[in-house]
Amino acid sequence: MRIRLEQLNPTIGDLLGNKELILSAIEKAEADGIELLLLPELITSGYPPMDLLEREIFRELIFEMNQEIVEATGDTAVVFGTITPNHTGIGRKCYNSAIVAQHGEVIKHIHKALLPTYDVFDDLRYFEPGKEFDPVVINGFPFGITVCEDIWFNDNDIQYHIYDVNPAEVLKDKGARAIINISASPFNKQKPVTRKNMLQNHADQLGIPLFYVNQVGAQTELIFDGDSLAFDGHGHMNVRAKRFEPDAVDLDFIPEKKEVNPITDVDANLQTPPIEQVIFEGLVRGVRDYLQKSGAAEKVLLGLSGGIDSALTCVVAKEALGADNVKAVTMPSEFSSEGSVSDSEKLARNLGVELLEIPIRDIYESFNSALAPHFEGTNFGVAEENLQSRSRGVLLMALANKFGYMLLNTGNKSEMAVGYCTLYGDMAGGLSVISDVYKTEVFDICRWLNEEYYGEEIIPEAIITKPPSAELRPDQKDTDSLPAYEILDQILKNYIEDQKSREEIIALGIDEAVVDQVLRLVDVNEHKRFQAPPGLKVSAKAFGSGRRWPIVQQWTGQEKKILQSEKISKSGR
Ligand SMILES: Nc1ncnc2c1ncn2[C@@H]1O[C@H](COP(=O)(O)OP(=O)(O)OC[C@H]2O[C@@H]([n+]3cccc(C(=O)O)c3)[C@H](O)[C@@H]2O)[C@@H](O)[C@H]1O
Ligand SMILES: Nc1ncnc2c1ncn2[C@@H]1O[C@H](COP(=O)(O)OP(=O)(O)OP(=O)(O)O)[C@@H](O)[C@H]1O
Ligand SMILES: NC(=O)CC[C@H](N)C(=O)O
Repeated sequence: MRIRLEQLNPTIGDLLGNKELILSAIEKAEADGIELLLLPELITSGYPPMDLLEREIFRELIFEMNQEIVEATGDTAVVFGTITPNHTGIGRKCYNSAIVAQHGEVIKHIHKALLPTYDVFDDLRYFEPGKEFDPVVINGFPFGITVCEDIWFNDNDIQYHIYDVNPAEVLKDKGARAIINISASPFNKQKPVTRKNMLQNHADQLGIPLFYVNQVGAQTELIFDGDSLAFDGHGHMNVRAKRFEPDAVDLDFIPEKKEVNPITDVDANLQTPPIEQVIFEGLVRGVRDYLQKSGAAEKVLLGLSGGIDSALTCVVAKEALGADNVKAVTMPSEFSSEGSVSDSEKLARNLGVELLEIPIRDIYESFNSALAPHFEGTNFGVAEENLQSRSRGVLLMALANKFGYMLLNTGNKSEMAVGYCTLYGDMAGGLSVISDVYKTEVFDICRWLNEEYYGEEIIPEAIITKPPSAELRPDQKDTDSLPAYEILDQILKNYIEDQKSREEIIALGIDEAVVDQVLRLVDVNEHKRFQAPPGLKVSAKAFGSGRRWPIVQQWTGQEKKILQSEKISKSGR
């Protein structure tokens, strides 16, 4: 049986555009003699449609679209993800379904049973869970069809084992001889490996082939990597689509032998590339799709400081949108190093990006003199530091308004975590490009870009080797206020992504006072992140919709220590 896995890049809410994508995929599959075409989860609406699903008209138009898609099918059987109505009158208004159609008729509706509600997912808010697991006969062969989370069952990395049924296993027990999974599974830097391993385990343990198709493209903070896969009945991965690009891969499925043989040349995609590459490619897709799909602007603007964060952001923007669509601005102050301007000039020249120079010395002085009578008798401090950052923010937003650019925010995850950034200053912007990338990863990616991606020094070496500095007061270094980034990032990863307690982090051999300082900074700076632009998610736990932390709260994380010392002092009395 000739099967095509087609990873499409839908836009949430663009029902006409998505329908066009689906209908042309069906037409092409027919023309190419494909017998079974697999399309991703919720491809009609784009995933995740969120509260659009609460609009009756939105649901109704998709139900109509389902009918048009079904009617467009011919000899090629098609499995596509969409919403279908819940007619029972009890529960939520719709299901998250796979429709199987051929010859203009529906063969079956399959409803997603396991509805994730952790991290960024909120399926149970909108969808009624499916409860039936029955194989579907397509072209004479019994397939078990599952929708995304339905298959996320045997993965050791899953934090929440909340389900009591393994749909793929039930389907096999009921006679399915291959499993299909249609997905909208967002990228994180571990996913190309964890997802592949998880699917491989299924194919291996069940002893039947598995076909997996995933959405591609970015939707606000989520980036979908595609990376559609197929495994034979022994768990060997034989087919792998491109990452971060729409792609269609064809395979020959020989049911008697449980064989899955690629027809499309997929060799180049089989290996998982280095983590720096997948993060970089994900960010490029994230920026490109944010601009194209939101219609916010065609061009972007950013402040180039001669530091590494704005350098990486500028490279991502250039690769996403082309040099002509990126404008950089250097805005030296009296505390800026010489390299701040000259390194920015070198980088902009290497990338072919236009660089404007707008010094902020006079603006800063003007603020200072206006405030002087009120600040009299006080020392230079954070207020004066932040004035520089805010002056830059005002200038950047003025340029954005005047010329229709969208400002890119350049803050990294380490700084966002501890609040080392200025409200209404360098926190300005429409999209945070690297807010889920730790500072140590920013360095790794920049080195990888020069060594592997470009094969030459596009990012000036000085930008990579200079000690990080906000340059807001004389001789300032980030390490004056923060631990070294290697230590900081280790603490942050353990705390944020691995959900470790203060005691567990201290047990790793990190100084207790440093751990307490960092955890405290993370917690008290939630108010800043709440006001930050949306950021592209590349880790298993990003700030944003997948991490909900109370802003007004009194938990310090030191309660265990405090309670213990109270117990000791009471027992001593
Ligand atoms: N819970 C809460 N809810 C709402 N607002 C809250 C709040 N807690 C404090 N605030 C407000 O937040 C204000 C403090 O925030 P903010 O004005 O941003 O200033 P702040 O966080 O005090 O200072 C910014 C720090 O970031 C450093 N920085 C700035 C710029 C760039 C970089 C870099 O390297 O990239 C580093 C800078 O050197 C300084 O140490 C307070 O004045 C207070 O009004
Ligand atoms: N002299 C400057 N000219 C232009 N933009 C600046 C300048 N200084 C800071 N910025 C902007 O503010 C952001 C925060 O910069 P800052 O130098 O304070 O710290 P950083 O987080 O280490 O960033 P970077 O590594 O880009 O320097 C920069 O990424 C840049 O966009
Ligand atoms: N759409 C979904 O059900 C996605 C959930 C799934 N665990 C994933 O990360 O891919």
